[in-house]
Amino acid sequence: MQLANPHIKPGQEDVLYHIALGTKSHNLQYLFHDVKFVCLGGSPSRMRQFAEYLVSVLQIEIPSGMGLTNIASGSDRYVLYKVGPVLSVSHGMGVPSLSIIFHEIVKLLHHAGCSDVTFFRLGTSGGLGIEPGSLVITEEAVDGLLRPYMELATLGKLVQHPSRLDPDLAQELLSLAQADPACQAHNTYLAKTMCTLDFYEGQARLDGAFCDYQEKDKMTFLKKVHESGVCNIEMESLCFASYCHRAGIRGAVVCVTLLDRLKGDQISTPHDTLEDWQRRAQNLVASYIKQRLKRST
Ligand SMILES: O=P(O)(O)O[C@@H]1C[C@H](O)[C@@H](CO)O1
Ligand SMILES: O=c1cc[nH]c(=O)[nH]1
Repeated sequence: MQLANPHIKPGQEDVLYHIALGTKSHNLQYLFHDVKFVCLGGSPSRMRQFAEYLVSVLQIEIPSGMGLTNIASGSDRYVLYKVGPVLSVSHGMGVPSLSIIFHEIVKLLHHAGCSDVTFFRLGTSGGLGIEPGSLVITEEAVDGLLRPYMELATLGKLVQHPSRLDPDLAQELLSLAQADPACQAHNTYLAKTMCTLDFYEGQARLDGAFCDYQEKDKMTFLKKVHESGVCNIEMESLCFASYCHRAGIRGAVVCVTLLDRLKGDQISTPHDTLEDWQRRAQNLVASYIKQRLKRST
């Protein structure tokens, strides 16, 4: 894992502040040299649950009495679990939060001497014109203006970073979902994902604390977005995709849809059902990882 940053020099201390790790305080190579997959998702408890699930799917031995340890517990910003060659990491909500953890995980992998690492975002989203509980594998991430790049204000100028994802990885995941009986209870789509800076007005909701538009304006916008090929809306794919592209990392975004935004704004499905749906993305990515590890042994 190479860094596209000449300011980070070998031998100099590098502090990964938000995950409470560092090159002087920890032997990163010893701890992380074997990492081949990084799975990111918004919620700390979802990523712990995913780590627990991986322990059973990949049949990883955890030393008795140890349990799974949150390696980033020295900071209360994110959680980080290691299950064999997989990291399960929370990224919080929205692009700024994902951006910070992405930088620090890429630096961690660089200092650890890792190579050929694949990244996944396992998320939730609002669907457009598809039944709730469906999975969407992102073909292309676009911003709230339907542009396929992340615009970042850097040194007082807007810099555009293309949000390209690996088409082969997305296709492999789709084929796996289509072949897997566990995935046949729901639909899986390969489509564009719109990434917004906000959950309420950014996603054309009428139920925020503020709203200066009407139902018909909302529907005109959402229909236009849907007609452009977007099947779901969330808040991190643009940054995830553009950083994967910048770092030369194979990456995929797999999100479950919690509702159909053409039919409403509120997520009123019972919590247990939402948890079941969230496991759909986890099952698909865990099956993919299991298959890849099997192929490499
Ligand atoms: O990974 P998660 O499920 O947190 O992602 C989506 C996008 C926002 O972060 C959040 C909004 O509810 O859910
Ligand atoms: O509608 C939704 C649901 C989950 N996450 C989002 O960003 N939007």
